[in-house]
Amino acid sequence: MWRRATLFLRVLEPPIHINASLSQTFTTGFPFHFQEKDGICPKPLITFVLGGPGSGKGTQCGKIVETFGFKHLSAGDLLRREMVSDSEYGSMIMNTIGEGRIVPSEVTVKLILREMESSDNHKFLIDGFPRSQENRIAFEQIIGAEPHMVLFFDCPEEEMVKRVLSRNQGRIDDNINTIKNRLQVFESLNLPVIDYYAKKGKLYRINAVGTVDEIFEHVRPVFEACEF
Ligand SMILES: Nc1ncnc2c1ncn2[C@@H]1O[C@H](COP(=O)(O)OP(=O)(O)OP(=O)(O)O)[C@@H](O)[C@H]1O
Ligand SMILES: Nc1ccn([C@@H]2O[C@H](COP(=O)(O)O)[C@@H](O)[C@H]2O)c(=O)n1
Ligand SMILES: [Mg+2]
Repeated sequence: MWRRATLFLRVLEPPIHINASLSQTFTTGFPFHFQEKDGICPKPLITFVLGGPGSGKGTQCGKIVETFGFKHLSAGDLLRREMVSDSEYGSMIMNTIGEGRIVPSEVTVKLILREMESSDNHKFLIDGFPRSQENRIAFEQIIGAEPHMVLFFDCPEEEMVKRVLSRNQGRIDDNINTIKNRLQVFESLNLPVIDYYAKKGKLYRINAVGTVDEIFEHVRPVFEACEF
């Protein structure tokens, strides 16, 4: 099934054949340099994964990676990694995450770009991004691409709070005060992005209540039906 879908994309969007000796400098038409495989430089296939804090984005991304072979990029994980590195942005990121606010888009998009450029996979699941219209516009401007589809894990607040408070991964933002801010930020900044993609016909709303496996059974057909 997956192979057939891949072939179909090639008909719609022919891959770009490149000369191996040009591989270091050739760009795909996107502003970033993309790794080629077997002399073929496929266009990136981007799925954004959205949902409130604790809605299960990361958990479901793990299952999508296992089943459909995507590269998972969690914006939150990239920011946390940058935070504990020697980065000039480290303390700014820590304060922003600690307060449940959104890190300036340029920083987050550059971290995503770095991962995309160094990946030999062209299918990306970008989790927890875009969190705001500013994030979305920065991605379009810096990376020059749009998502093929957007998943939205729709989960009631009480369930999200319960999941976050029992996560136990030592995250500085998994406490009741920060969760309140994150929920507010989700409603005021992220819902408009979800609405934007719904109007573009790219949004797949997934009921995020149930067991992990039950939810994945709602996710699976979305990817199986995709023409890539
Ligand atoms: N369907 C589910 N039922 C119960 N617990 C779940 C379910 N899915 C995920 N969890 C648990 O809930 C917690 C939050 O899940 P996860 O980290 O995947 O959410 P997230 O949307 O990525 O959250 P965040 O935005 O805070 O990163 C984790 O401890 C995870 O194991
Ligand atoms: N696009 C983003 C994504 C995340 N952040 C910050 O990281 C925090 C944790 O994100 P998770 O996806 O792991 O929940 C989030 O609350 C923000 O502070 C961001 O700024 N921009
Ligand atoms: Mg997560």
